Amino acid sequence: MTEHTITVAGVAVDTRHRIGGERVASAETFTDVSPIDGSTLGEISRGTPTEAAAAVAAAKAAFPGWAATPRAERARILHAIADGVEKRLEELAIVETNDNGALLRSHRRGVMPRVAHNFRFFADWLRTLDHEDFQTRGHTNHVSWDPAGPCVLITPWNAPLMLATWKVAPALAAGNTVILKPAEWSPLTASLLADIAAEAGLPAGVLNVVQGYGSEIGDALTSHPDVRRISFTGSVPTAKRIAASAASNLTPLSLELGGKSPLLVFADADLDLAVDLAVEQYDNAGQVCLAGTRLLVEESITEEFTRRFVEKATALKQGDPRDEATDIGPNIHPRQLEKIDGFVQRAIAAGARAVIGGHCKDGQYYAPTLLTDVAQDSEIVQEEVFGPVLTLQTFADEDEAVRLANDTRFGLAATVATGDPERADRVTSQLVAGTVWVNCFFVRDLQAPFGGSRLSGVGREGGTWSFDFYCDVKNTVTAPNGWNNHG
Ligand SMILES: NC(=O)C1=CN([C@@H]2O[C@H](COP(=O)(O)OP(=O)(O)OC[C@H]3O[C@@H](n4cnc5c(N)ncnc54)[C@H](O)[C@@H]3O)[C@@H](O)[C@H]2O)C=CC1
Ligand SMILES: O=C(O)/C=C/C=C(\O)C(=O)O
Repeated sequence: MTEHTITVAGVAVDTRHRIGGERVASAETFTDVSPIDGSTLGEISRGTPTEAAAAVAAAKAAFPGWAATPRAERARILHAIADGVEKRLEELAIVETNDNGALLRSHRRGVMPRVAHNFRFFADWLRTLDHEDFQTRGHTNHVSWDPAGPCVLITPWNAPLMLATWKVAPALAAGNTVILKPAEWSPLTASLLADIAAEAGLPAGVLNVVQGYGSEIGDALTSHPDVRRISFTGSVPTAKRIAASAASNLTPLSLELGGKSPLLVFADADLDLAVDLAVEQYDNAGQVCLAGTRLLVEESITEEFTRRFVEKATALKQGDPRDEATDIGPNIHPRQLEKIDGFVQRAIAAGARAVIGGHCKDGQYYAPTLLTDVAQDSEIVQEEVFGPVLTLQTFADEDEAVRLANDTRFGLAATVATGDPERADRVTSQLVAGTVWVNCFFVRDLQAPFGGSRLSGVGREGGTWSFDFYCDVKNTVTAPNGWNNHG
């Protein structure tokens, strides 16, 4: 324990950056507050461009060694990190819940196991990278996935460790070194991950963690000429700033951004299932990029759908996310809460009706809200709220459903509830979305492409898409008679 260690629910967390294998403190700190009750968790090192440059330098220095490490050894270390995550699963879960307010039961049973899985999956995927060579007029083509170099990974607060590790794991597996910049509202599990990685034998400088405000250290990271890849999950305005900054070196970017996804409920759907799917959109207090926040319901069933939805949604238990019985926890920050309420109050002022919710509860808890009487071109239908706020619109037929579904600037996900497989085919083929679910939601497989169209992002993550992004993919063509082509 040092003066830089805080204790969160009994778990010690180092509040300093991790750069080149060392803990490094900044002169200044920022305060990390728990959304559960507004209590201060600790003072966290507040990075400056100096620490950002040091982290890139450390990643650059460590790159040749890690890139040259045989794949099998890289995979072994990634599995050891997964072992470490599993060993400390309970600690990671409790720290994350205190830091970002998401449900402890979800962290224990779903999220943290997925963190470990992220490392195992990408370690194992390395084995699939070797493709058969192929011939062109007797010449041999050999495709290889060469590591690209230092990667800057900038991550959000809604699923901090989960979203960080599905970038960190493929970047490391591919032989790159990393500078991870966690969100300032939930920085703690990134620090624990740095410890776990070091204990697992990851060499110094391969995974660096720099904390702080994006507005203060972001540019120093994203405009750095030694950075070879930038991967970001977060908001559209920040993505545009990062893209502008990366443009100075044409650094390749992967952007996973917001959404305003539709959930289409046709009259032929299993209504109980459709209602379950709709209520599920309040998960993580609505702070999920994939959430189907626009309920589009066929006119003939709207009344019954709404009745059942209200019955189910009002039975959700909102409260302390550490309580096993809680279904919805707090929103991350007073600023986020203010933003959510601003959207809702402007919608109501413009004529929307709150069927349920429409207000804050105690502290940082926003009541699950359903708004009807909303216009298609209104702010509440077009902009990402990132809180437990759904809108309900009706449609007369399939064409109108598809038109409404596609009529936003986003294209991350869509969910379709229907009992007719042919309708499912027709509708899904017309939807603009990176992921479409039929009669299900949030079924995720790391080998599937994940990302969005339009303003929802650039590129895809997952399986082969992650490796293609984090590697310099190379084709080597060798002449038929090898070295003595002219001989
Ligand atoms: N797609 C998603 O999963 C997420 C979407 N959002 C959306 O963004 C809205 C605002 O949330 P914020 O926390 O402000 O998101 P944000 O996009 O500003 O923050 C995400 C990350 O970007 C970093 N960042 C901020 N400015 C930066 C810069 N100039 N250069 C480099 N990094 C920078 C932050 O420090 C954080 O680590 C939310 O209401 C929601 O609509 C937020 C988080 C996740
Ligand atoms: O858990 C997943 O597979 C995807 C989660 C994505 C988000 O929660 C997000 O980026 O908001």
